[in-house]
Amino acid sequence: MSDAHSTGSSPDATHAPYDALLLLSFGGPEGPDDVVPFLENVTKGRGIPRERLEEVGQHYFLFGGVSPINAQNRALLDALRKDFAGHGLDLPVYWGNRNWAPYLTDTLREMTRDGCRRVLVLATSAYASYSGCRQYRENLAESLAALKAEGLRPPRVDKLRHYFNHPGFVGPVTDGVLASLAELPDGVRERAHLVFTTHSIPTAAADTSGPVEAHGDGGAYVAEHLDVARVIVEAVRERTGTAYPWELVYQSRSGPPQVPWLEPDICDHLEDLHGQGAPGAVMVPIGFVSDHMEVLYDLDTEATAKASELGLPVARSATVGSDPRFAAAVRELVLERAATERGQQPARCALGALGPSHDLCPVGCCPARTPEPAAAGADAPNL
Ligand SMILES: CC1=C(CCC(=O)O)c2cc3nc(cc4[nH]c(cc5[nH]c(cc1n2)c(C)c5CCC(=O)O)c(CCC(=O)O)c4C)C(CCC(=O)O)=C3C
Ligand SMILES: [Fe+2]
Repeated sequence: MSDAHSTGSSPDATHAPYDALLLLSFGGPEGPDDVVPFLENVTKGRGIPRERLEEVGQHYFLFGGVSPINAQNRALLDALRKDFAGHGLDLPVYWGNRNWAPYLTDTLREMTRDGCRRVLVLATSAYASYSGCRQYRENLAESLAALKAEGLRPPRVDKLRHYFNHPGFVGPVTDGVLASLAELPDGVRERAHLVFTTHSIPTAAADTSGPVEAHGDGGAYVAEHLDVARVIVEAVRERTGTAYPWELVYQSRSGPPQVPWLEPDICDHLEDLHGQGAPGAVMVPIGFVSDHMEVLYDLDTEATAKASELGLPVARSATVGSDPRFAAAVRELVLERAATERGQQPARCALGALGPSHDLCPVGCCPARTPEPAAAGADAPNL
């Protein structure tokens, strides 16, 4: 499948009309002095209680003030460049973040100066939702506006479709689950639960995620996570012969307690599993592309401590990170979108029941509490 697109036309033609790929991520602090300014960037105007910020700051200080997310993105950049070069795809890859250097506006300025006119964006979030999709589109719109105010003519930006159900995302996660099952002791493994986990978001944000008419309660955000969890459970069953019991749970809740967020929380869920007599669990962080603070602290530190207090054996499975299969998936998604923009109808690879997600978020998709301009959607000003 991975070579299906690269035969025929010359590499230059295959990525037209795009002249660059932009890896767009969250960003994270790289030392103790970065932590407070980073958290100020993240929470600007978002109404997160002071105590929650102090608590989250402590998570970073526990790891020397360094989030692993930037190193993970550097490794992903390397993997993408290696994969592109190995397949004759001559497309430069840039990197910019929402909340820390290299900042998105600076990267887009550099891209403008390098002559980029049409850019495809890979966000390090695989699902629909305000936080995982539209907020990145708002960041793009804001940066493009800032560059225009500087008198520059920035490129047009498009965003790759949600890739949670692409085989290049699902494959590495499935292998991670198999490796974690192997780590559990004999006698535990056979009846362990697969606990899929993702970032909790306000239920109001979940319910309005994606095209609203297409999904019920929980919106596209919950539907997409459930769909990919089913695909992974089935792939694990094919490989092990066991249909493991599984659940989708949530982590890393913030915001004021009176606002409802998606539940159950993973720590409460581990307690319930233990109460029901489950012998152990694999925590599968399907909501995250790489190991960052939500994985290192909320799962590997907090939830793992909770499990050991309960005497419940747990293992945490790997995120996709810079797996070469994910890099190959990004190449396929780039070629697919480029072909679509050239008016062709390329194959759109996806597993599960939902099928490939939309290329363009429809008007009103994943609305914000206060509407802001967003690039790269059907309502984008540059279309
Ligand atoms: C859906 C989702 C993803 C997954 C999609 C994606 O990856 O984009 C994600 C990723 C991340 N979230 C991250 C960090 C933080 N998120 C916060 C706050 C929030 N996240 C939210 C949602 C999500 N977040 C929400 C609804 C809030 C409430 C405030 C608001 O509506 O904005 C806060 C403030 C403190 C707190 O409240 O916890 C921090 C510090 C980091 C970096 C980690 C590192 O440094 O290694 C990453 C990758
Ligand atoms: Fe969206």
